[in-house]
Amino acid sequence: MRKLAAGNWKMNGTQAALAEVSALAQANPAPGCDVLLCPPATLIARMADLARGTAIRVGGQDCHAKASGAHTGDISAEMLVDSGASHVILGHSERRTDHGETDAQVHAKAVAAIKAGLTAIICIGETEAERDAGRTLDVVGTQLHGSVPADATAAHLVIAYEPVWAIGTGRTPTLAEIADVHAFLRARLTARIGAQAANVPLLYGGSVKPSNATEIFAIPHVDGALVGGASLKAADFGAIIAALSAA
Ligand SMILES: O=C(CO)COP(=O)(O)O
Repeated sequence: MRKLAAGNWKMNGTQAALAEVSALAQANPAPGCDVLLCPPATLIARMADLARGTAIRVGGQDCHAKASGAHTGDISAEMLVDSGASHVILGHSERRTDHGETDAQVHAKAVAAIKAGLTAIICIGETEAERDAGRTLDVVGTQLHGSVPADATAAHLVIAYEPVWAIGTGRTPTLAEIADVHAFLRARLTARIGAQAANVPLLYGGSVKPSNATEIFAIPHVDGALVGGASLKAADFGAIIAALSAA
């Protein structure tokens, strides 16, 4: 399958930050993997304009489950498509924490996103307390089962495993721990959506940097990364793209 380097800008970036997109496109005219940037909603349309004709694709960081209506402050999947987005991140741990999003809500958003033609990047991951209690596989298995629509097709689905305690902390699981979780997720995804699970990219996320990307991308069933802080600068994200292309 095609590998995916995805950047999540979170709540970072104003128009000035769009210079990084042009720099990234120039430095990586023909990357050996898919490249996606998910900026704040305010930048999606401008970024999509800038990225047209390059290898960079643009995604949202959330969408509402409904197509339109009285939902102040929300954005629908159709609106993301209209802005030039091809993907949307759903169920990121920051949304699960800040906005109380449940697996059922993430599932409903994923159904809406896929119906609108987007690829849903569904995020799952355990907290540090859950890992310490030996519940990692339980937790991510339950999240996966509850969040992923059973009829999702490989063309419109990406799973991102992001241990909550590894996000923005500079800490990561061991390579063996990531390997265990990704092998488990491939099996659970096969139970959920069938044989095409083999073609769904499984991304690792949480403190991915140029310095650790190569060893993480060598792990079986790691098909790319969802990158936060290191996706904000073209030089750092470009190095991660190069590591994935070489994997
Ligand atoms: O949450 C993340 C991506 O969605 C990971 O963030 P960091 O790469 O900054 O740890």
